[in-house]
Amino acid sequence: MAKLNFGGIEENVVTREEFPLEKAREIMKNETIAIIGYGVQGPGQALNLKDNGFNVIVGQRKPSKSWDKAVQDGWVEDETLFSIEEACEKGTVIQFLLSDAGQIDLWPTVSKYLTEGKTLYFSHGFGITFNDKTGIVPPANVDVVLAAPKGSGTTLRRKFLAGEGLNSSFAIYQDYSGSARDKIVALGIGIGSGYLFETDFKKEVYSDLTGERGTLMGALAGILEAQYNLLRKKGHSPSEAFNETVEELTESLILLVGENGMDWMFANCSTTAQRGALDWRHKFREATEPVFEELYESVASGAEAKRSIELNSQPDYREKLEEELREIRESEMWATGAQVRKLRP
Ligand SMILES: NC(=O)c1ccc[n+]([C@@H]2O[C@H](COP(=O)([O-])OP(=O)(O)OC[C@H]3O[C@@H](n4cnc5c(N)ncnc54)[C@H](O)[C@@H]3O)[C@@H](O)[C@H]2O)c1
Ligand SMILES: CC(C)(O)[C@@H](O)C(=O)O
Ligand SMILES: [Mg+2]
Ligand SMILES: [Mg+2]
Repeated sequence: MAKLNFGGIEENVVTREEFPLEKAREIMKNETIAIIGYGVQGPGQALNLKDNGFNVIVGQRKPSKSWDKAVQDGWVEDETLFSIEEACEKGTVIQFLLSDAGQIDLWPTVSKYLTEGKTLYFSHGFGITFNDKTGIVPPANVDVVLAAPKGSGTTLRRKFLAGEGLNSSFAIYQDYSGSARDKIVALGIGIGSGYLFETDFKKEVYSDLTGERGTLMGALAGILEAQYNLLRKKGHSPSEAFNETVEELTESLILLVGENGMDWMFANCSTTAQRGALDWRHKFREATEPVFEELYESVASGAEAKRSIELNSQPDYREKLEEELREIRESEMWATGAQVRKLRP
C-alpha cells in the first residue's frame, strides 16, 4: 500500500506501480475466475481480465441477449462460456455480476457452489449490506470481497483498450483463507483499475447510491432540466437552451474540469463567467445541501434499497422503465440533444 496525500488527508491506496500486473497474475495463477452475468460490468471485467492473462470463464443464462453478446465477444460455449450453474461449479472465484435484483433471484443457486475455500466477489456492497432484504448471506468458509469500478463497465473496457484505467474501491467482508487481501487487490488490478482505494461494503453502497442518485446522474439530470426549462420559458430557442445547458458542459467545460480541476476551468473562461460562477456556486450548494441530506438518509435507512428491490421485481417493471426512458428521450430537451449530436462535426 502506498500512503498518499489526498488534499491534506493521508490514505493508503494501491497503485499499479507498486502492485504490477505480473504480481497479480502470480497470485491468481491457480484460480479460475467465473464471471456470472454478462450485462454491463460483466463484459468489461471479463475481457480485461482475459486480456491481462487471467484464467476466465463466463456464466450467463441462455437464451438471452447477454449470452449472444458473450458469443460475439469471443467466449466459446462449453469452453469458456457456460450456464450459470456450470460456471459456478468450475470457478474458484465467483464474480457475482448479475444485476443486483438478479443476484437475489440467483443466490439460492449460486450459494450451492460456494464450497470451502472459494472466493465470492461483488462489485457493489448492496447484496451483503442489505442482506435483511436480499437474503445474501455467504457461508463462513469462503472469502468475500469487493472491487467496485467507479464508472460504467463500458468505460472500464474502453479505457483498458486505450491503455488507461478506471479507479476502483476494494473491500474485504470475510477473510477465510487469510489471503483475501492479496486476491482482491490482484483482481482489482486485473480488471483494469487505475488506482484502488480501500472501503468496506457498507461505505461502498452508501457512497455509490448517493453518488448515482446525486451529482453523477439524478441531480445532474434534474439541474439540467431545470435550466433548460427556464431558458425556454424565457423565450430562448431549443438550440440556445440546449447548447447553453448540456452541449457546452459535455463537449467543453467538464472535460477541462476532468483534465485540470475546477479552478483551472474557472481560470480558462472569461472574467465575467468566473465572477458570476464563483458567486452563484454558494447559492446552489446551499440550496441542494438539504436534498443531499435527505438522500443520504434515504440510503442509510435502507429505503432506497427497499424501493429498488421492490420495483425491480415487478413483472412489468421493464416495460414501465422503457416508458419512463421514452418520455425523457422524446422530451423537447433530449430530442433537441439528438439533433445537436447529429450536427457535431
Ligand atoms: N453497470 C455498471 O457499470 C456498474 C458499475 C459499478 C458496479 N456495478 C455493479 O455490478 C453488478 C452488475 O451490474 P450490471 O449493471 O453489470 O448488471 P446488469 O443489469 O447489466 O445485469 C447483468 C446480467 O444479469 C443478468 N440477469 C439479470 N437478472 C437476472 C435473473 N433474474 N436471472 C438471471 N440473470 C439475470 C442479465 O442477463 C445480465 O446479463 C451490480 O452489483 C452493480 O451494482 C455496475
Ligand atoms: C456506473 C455507476 C452509476 O457508477 C454504477 O454505480 C451503477 O450502479 O451503474
Ligand atoms: Mg451503482
Ligand atoms: Mg457507481
